[in-house]
Amino acid sequence: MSTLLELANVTKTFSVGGLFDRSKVEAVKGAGFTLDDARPEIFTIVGESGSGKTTIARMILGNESPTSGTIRFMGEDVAGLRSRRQRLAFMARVQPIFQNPFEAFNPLTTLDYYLYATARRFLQVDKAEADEAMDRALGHVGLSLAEVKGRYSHELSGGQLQRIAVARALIPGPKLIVADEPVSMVDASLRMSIVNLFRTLRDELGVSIIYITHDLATAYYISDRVIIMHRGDIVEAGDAKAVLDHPNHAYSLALKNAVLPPDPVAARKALEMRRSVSSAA
Ligand SMILES: Nc1ncnc2c1ncn2[C@@H]1O[C@H](COP(=O)(O)OP(=O)(O)OP(=O)(O)O)[C@@H](O)[C@H]1O
Repeated sequence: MSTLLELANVTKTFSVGGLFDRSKVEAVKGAGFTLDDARPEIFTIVGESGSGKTTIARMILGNESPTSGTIRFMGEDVAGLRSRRQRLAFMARVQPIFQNPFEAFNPLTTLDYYLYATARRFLQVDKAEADEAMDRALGHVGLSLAEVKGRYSHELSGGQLQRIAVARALIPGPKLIVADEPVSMVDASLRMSIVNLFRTLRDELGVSIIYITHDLATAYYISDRVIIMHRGDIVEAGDAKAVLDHPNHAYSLALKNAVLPPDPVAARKALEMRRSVSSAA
């Protein structure tokens, strides 16, 4: 098996407070998992606020270094990528999608400009080739350059903007997309269409997705594998349906009971039973 991404015993500790009340926050404690290059997948990190999800994402993206342990992308230590050329090559392969598409795009800049800047930065192409790359990337998210050209972020919905953010991420031809809470600012009615896009990217482009969320409903629907984080620890990991259907850890169970919608078949049966009891009374 060739490894796309490997986290080995990764820890991140932050020092917080002032000179006299300094303390340490262990944001991530000994995290480990591997993504296989030959088997693109949607790998989901679930956990409540403060459990360490974003810290893991930032370390995978190379925006934060582990305190200990290593993160390797295609065999290379991410923390060791120093030169501009190495960083650029890595960033082309590992692209982020952020939570808030309204913040990701400056309201005074047209959206196609962002796409163009990304194409120029990573592909070193001329205007015509950049347009082609932009149109192709937009095509993967159900849009076209003609639809997006000259538009500003305030003219579009959160869902449309997040599609454009996905298209922007696709331009350099990534192998991995790290999407940190990508649907939490999107209307509930559009969330599934965004996570469905991830499935298309996995199946049609062979892109792996690290999907970070506290939304168990989309996690259950879309994920191949899942890890559940609690206070910096990975408390559960494995096949998504197996973990989310039959959680072992008390925290995962509490999370599932609190968030997952009830089983509709069981709910209907319970309702019918209640009706038959009250009509018999
Ligand atoms: N730069 C930092 N300095 C100090 N503490 C930090 C820093 N970044 C994160 N933390 C702390 O690390 C812990 C994990 O934070 P993290 O943002 O990774 O959690 P999360 O699961 O992504 O939460 P959320 O869903 O709210 O984004 C929290 O206690 C947080 O306060």
